[in-house]
Amino acid sequence: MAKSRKETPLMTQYNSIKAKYPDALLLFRVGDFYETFGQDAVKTSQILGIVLTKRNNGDSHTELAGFPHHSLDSYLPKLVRAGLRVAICDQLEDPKTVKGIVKRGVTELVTPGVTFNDQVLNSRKNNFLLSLHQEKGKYGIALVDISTGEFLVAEGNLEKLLHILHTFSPSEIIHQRSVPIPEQLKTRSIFKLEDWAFQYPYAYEKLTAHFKTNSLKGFGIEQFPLAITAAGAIFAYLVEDTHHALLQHITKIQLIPQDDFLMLDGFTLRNLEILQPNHPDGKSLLDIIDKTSTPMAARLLRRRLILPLKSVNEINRRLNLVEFFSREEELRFEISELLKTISDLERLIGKLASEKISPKELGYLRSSLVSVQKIRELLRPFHDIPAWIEPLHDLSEIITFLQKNLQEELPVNLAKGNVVREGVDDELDALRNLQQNGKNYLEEMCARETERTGIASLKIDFNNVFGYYIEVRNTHKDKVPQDWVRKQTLVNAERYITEELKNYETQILGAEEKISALEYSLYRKICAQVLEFMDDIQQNSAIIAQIDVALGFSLLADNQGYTRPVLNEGFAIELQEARHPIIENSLPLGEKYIPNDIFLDNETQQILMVTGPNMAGKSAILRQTAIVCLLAQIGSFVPAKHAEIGILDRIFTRVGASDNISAGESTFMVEMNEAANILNNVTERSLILLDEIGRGTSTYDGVSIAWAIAEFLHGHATRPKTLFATHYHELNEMALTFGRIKNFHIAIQENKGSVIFMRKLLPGGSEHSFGIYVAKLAGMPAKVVSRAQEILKILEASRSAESTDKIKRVTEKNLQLSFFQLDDPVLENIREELTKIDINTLTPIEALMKLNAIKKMIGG
Ligand SMILES: Nc1ncnc2c1ncn2[C@@H]1O[C@H](COP(=O)(O)OP(=O)(O)OP(=O)(O)O)[C@@H](O)[C@H]1O
Repeated sequence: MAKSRKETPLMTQYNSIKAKYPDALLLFRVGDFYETFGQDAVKTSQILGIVLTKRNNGDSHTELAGFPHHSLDSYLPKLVRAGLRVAICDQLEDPKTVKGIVKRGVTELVTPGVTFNDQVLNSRKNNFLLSLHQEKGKYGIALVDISTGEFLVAEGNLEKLLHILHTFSPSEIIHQRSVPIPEQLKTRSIFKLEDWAFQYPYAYEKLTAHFKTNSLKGFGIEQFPLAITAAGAIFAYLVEDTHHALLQHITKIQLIPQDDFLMLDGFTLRNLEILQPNHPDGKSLLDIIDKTSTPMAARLLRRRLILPLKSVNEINRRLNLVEFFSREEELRFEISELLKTISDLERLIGKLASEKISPKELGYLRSSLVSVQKIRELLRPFHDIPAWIEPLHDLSEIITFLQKNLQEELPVNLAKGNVVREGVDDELDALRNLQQNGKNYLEEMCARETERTGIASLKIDFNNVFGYYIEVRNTHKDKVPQDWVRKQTLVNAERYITEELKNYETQILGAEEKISALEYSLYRKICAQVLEFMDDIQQNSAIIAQIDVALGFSLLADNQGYTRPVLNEGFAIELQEARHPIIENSLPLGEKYIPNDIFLDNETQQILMVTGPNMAGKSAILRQTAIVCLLAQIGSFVPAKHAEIGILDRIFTRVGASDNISAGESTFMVEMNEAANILNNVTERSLILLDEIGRGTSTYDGVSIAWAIAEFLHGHATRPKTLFATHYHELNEMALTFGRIKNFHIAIQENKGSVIFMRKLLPGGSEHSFGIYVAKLAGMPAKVVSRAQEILKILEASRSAESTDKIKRVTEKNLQLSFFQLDDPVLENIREELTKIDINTLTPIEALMKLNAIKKMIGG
């Protein structure tokens, strides 16, 4: 048995609290410091770069690392960003009033997905906590951003779950301890909750109690029990585990609709560089199009970008607003100046509700509301606006209230005081008066007493031992009046106190404490009053975000020459002079992006087989087509001279041999997995980009797979629109046989062994890849380049023209490969039977009987 060890009482208290938070790093308040012990101390010192020391603990030692309590704001984010959950343990009593050990307890658990801390949060990004509940292969999902109050739920299969993961990128996931978590989620920050947190009745009760409703019908989620269960676990986690009980800013729970959005999978998001560039110094699509001023709008834009709409009407409502701002330039200028003065209303309300708002922040809320009010006034004369967005609420009442109650300049720290305005509270005014006028009062008293006693050298002063006193030099001792009480005798002087001075002292010394207690309670009252307007402020914040996004889009359109797209319910994509928004912004000075036209539909031109030399711009064409459609469906103008787009419901992109070594899978395997996923999920409104699919294996395998995929997509009942970039010129043969496959190439000009890239997409296939030329451009040794040219010549000569002919023959055969060409004798009989039938005289009954006879022939 281990020898029992002696601990100090402080460490015993520490250990008992730490035992309740084994997964968290415990910041233990001791006096003016937050201390960490043992393994927590080792981690803390490494992450924060602070000194690791040892502390005596009874008959042993433990590691210790600590920092002053006022450094919490700067150190906490570093710990949380390092992926740690941090429990903040505070002193729950005033040490001065307690004998022995102070009572301590955890007052907040900050985790990657649950925080209000501005240093941990990114203002242009939501910070979601995802709760996952699973039953029989179905998932209930709930997401909360506690900093903004957004609360979303969904229910569905694994694909839906993965889509939500890619879309909302939660910082933390909670799930039921006893249920295994899907493989795809394992790399995330995960916290396991006990089974009781994932019970439907508990969840239902918690949610209805929070929203003060009888049922969840009003939120449209009643029929999603798994989602409700997941949402209930969020409450358990927030309230029980992380001590966030003040959640009144979460005012609704919203269903993420199943079918309202264009689906973009994780690969497509990455490949099109929608949120993140593929190179560290590159730009994402979001970087290019984000011209918003407010953090709420930045977050809304991000959300819209990954959840593009499918409703033509909804998209047009958004486009109308963009067009409106492009038309009304003067108004746009005035509003955009005001938007710059609006703070993060959504997060300020979150802080207000959770009682974490500082006076300075409340001041920001006030000035933001003033700007919102001005925008409201500016928009009022425009009668079209209400058809596109909800009108802004009138908040003049709460603005006036805040102006009347709060000082102009406000401190960060409430304890600094001077938060509440004069005239709000009589007692506060009197106390402040006393504090400020104390000096005058003493001077006045001093003058009065001098006159009364005739002691010219009389002075009034203060020390910490005796408080206020009147000092009289010994020479004037005899003039001291009866009512003065002697306090102290010095060598040359005597010190006295009077009734009046004593009263003054009690008042002035208590005033400071009273002022701060009064200000504290008045501040809480002011906050509570603002909270009464929470719904309207939250709604205004959401409307401002929409205005800001639309206004930003109109600025973008004007700066970059974008035009309003035409959306329709058809199946064609017709783009004139379309451009790639990211590439056109990253070209070297003086180089111009060359626009291109694209036409795709389900009837005549379903698959474009795009060939062209390396570096010609094939990928650019593919991606710009998808990006233009995507921008149109989020309600933005687009980089094209004209765009008509039949609504898309999915964009798939796959790039051959994308490097995925870090995931430990064969690159080719990944490529095939992803291609298989496309083939199994296409719809008639899908747009598919296949960029050199098949190149991850040998040429023959690659050509065969690429050919078979193109053939499959062409033959698929949904006829998904596809852009196929390839170096396999053999694929150009397909257009001869498959009517909706069209060949295009990207033009180049050859001039005495060098190549000029024209960047123009033209009809017809191309002959060469110019890979060797590109290798030469890249600085490959001349010897290697010339040898490669020799080998290419030999290979091209030996590549029998027969091979492509063969594919053609097989294809043609496949196409005609019908019932009647099979050699089976039974089928031969059927053929005979069928040819004997005279359709013109056959009655329906006879037809049925014939069919039955034929069925019998094949044993049916
Ligand atoms: N239309 C265009 N106008 C101007 N520059 C362009 C255009 N298209 C592409 N480029 C430039 O050419 C570069 C190469 O384009 P891209 O990657 O699309 O070529 P690719 O044909 O797919 O090449 P590879 O076959 O080697 O993958 C781009 O990074 C861009 O700088």
